[in-house]
Amino acid sequence: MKLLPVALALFYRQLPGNVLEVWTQVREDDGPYHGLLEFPGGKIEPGEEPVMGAVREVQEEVGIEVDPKLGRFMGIYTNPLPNKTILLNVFLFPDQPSLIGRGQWLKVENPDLSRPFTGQIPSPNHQIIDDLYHALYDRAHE
Ligand SMILES: Nc1nc2c([nH]c(=O)n2[C@@H]2O[C@H](COP(=O)(O)OP(=O)(O)OP(=O)(O)O)[C@@H](O)[C@H]2O)c(=O)[nH]1
Repeated sequence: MKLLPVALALFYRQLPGNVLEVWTQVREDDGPYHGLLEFPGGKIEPGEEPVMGAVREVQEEVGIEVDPKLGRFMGIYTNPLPNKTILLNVFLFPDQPSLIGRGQWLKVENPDLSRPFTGQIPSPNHQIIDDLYHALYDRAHE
């Protein structure tokens, strides 16, 4: 089985009342994920530091520069497909002023978390978003 490492940049911000917002953009290509709201990201190149892959994809897809030092590794999530398994290396980034006017902020609130976005986001992203919400707001993590 083939393992395909991908880097994702998850820009997020916290609003009052235990609200999380995550930044997404519409996928424009004409593959099976066309039209989904996704995090900037793509395949990590051979020899590339994963966080640099996230920063490069942000530059290519969003057109903004971000400092790799701002990226915090959140974890690796898997997306098992019939012919390969995608390893999503997720990096958290703080909201950037240069994102203003671009993409969409998805509002994540208890108790539904990412559920309202079913069908609008890639399925592995539900776990990523919900884990981030819990890490930020569950009392056990404070
Ligand atoms: N960009 C992106 N990819 C995601 C997300 N969630 C998720 O499961 N994926 C999966 O991760 C893989 C990323 O590959 P990609 O096709 O965007 O990578 P790329 O830009 O380097 O590829 P390309 O050169 O073929 O355009 C896809 O299979 C995609 O479905 C997400 O939030 N953002």
